[in-house]
Amino acid sequence: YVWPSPQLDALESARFDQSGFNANPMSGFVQPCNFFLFGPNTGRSDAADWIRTAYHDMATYNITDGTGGLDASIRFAEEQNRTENAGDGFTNTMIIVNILVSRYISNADAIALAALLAIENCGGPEIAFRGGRLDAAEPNAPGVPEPEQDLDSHIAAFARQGFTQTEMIGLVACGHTFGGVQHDPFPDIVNVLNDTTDTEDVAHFDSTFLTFDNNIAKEYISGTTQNPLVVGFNDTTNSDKRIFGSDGNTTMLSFANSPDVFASTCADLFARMLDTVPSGVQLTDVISPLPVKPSNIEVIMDGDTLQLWGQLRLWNMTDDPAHNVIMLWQDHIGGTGNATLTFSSLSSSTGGKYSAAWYVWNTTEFSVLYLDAAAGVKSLSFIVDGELQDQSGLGFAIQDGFMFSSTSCQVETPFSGRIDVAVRNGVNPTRVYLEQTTTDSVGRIVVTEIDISPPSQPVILNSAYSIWSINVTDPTRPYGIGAEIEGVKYSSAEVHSFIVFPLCPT
Ligand code: HEM
Repeated sequence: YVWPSPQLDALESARFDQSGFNANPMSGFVQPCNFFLFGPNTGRSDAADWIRTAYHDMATYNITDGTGGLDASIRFAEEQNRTENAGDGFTNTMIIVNILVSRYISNADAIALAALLAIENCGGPEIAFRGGRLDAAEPNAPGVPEPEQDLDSHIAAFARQGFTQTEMIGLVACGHTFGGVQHDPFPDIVNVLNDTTDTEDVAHFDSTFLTFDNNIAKEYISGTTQNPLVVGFNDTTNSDKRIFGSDGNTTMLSFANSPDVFASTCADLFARMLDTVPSGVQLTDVISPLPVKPSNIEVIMDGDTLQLWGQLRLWNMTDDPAHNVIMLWQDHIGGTGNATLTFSSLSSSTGGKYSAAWYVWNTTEFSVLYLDAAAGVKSLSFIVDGELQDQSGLGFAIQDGFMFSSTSCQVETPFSGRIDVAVRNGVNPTRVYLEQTTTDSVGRIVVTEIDISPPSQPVILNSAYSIWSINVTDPTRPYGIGAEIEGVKYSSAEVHSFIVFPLCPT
């Protein structure tokens, strides 16, 4: 895709900046893979919770009428209270995935990303990721398989979800390479274990329950498995035994014989599981990492100076001091400028399979470039080790038609603030507004627009910009800025609450 695209930029970062500089904050909850936010030595892991949550959210899908699927309906108490969703893994997961939810990343995308991060960071294969899932407004019809059901109902349930019998065997084995069954929600399957390293009495599905590998199949085939759904004391709930054996062990044998076959089968099945969404939801293409990506770009007007903040990410590059990275910018009056960028930090992805090098505009801690306000900035391009990177001639467009002005300020009594928006003369927006991101009564993100009236008299800021102002009263609310220019809506990348601004001059 072409940068900038606010939604794809956000999804791409959440999916690929997994560890290190600018990392997705969620990764820290599955690194190391035995991490469990709700206490150590419980036998549990966030990773297992997240993968189970994605499956249970998806498992309501009905391929015939297109209802259900991965739409974050699992966040509703009504779904969590069903016996098919026994256990606290879903509440646990929703508490954490909420960190990722934004106007560009729905709860459902966050659930899918969480499962992907868990799998990729804990030994699993790379998963093709699409974004664009929408959050359900209400619970879906029940439909998650339960261990005491017979094989025919499981085959039927997976068929309803869009998976064949062979794919059912695969998906269950892929999921059950993580975690296990807890005594508390499943006392008829697991007894109290009296193990101080497993205080929630979890009987694990395989000996390497924290990571992805084919031991779930190897131990099953070799007859050494302790899987509580295969060799459990109650044969009625031995659903993995019935499912794994349902094709004469052909599929499980192929998994036991080849870690690669297991990993590639799971990569496909997990991706399909995450992409199972209600009909009408249009997912994006599979998101690939941008080779050269400006990140956290913000423009702020400070008097006569336009501040351009940000960093540059170079994909698949390591910290090699020989790299020569130059940023070029084009202004509105035919001028260009350039700066040599400085290496800052590394990040990595997919369990260390990929790394990225981050560059900053200058050597100071804050990566900011000071530009002439009148000239402004139209677009960026980069020369990396002598090669021009400009998105095939398009450049990396920078929007400097409207932005926060540093004249924005706060008033002590009554506690309130004034947000000043610098609007470039000649841009002539039909509307300029604050954007406020909140949630509706069912937890879906909504963006509210609060129009800023055009000033009755132009308020000159500098030779190229005028100020539009609005008073705001809630200090807890971060606001972004939006503008409609020639029928197209643009949003500022940055959001600010007025408390970051200095006191208004009296
Ligand atoms: C017939 C189908 C399935 C049945 C009957 C089933 C049953 C169960 C049961 C009873 C548990 C224990 C939950 C707990 O104690 O909290 C469990 C855990 C788990 N299941 Fe399944 N499952 C099925 C399919 C799947 C699939 C398709 C996946 C994912 C692809 C999956 C992923 C998981 C994971 C990761 C856990 C571990 C959770 C943890 O340790 O916190 N399951 N499953």
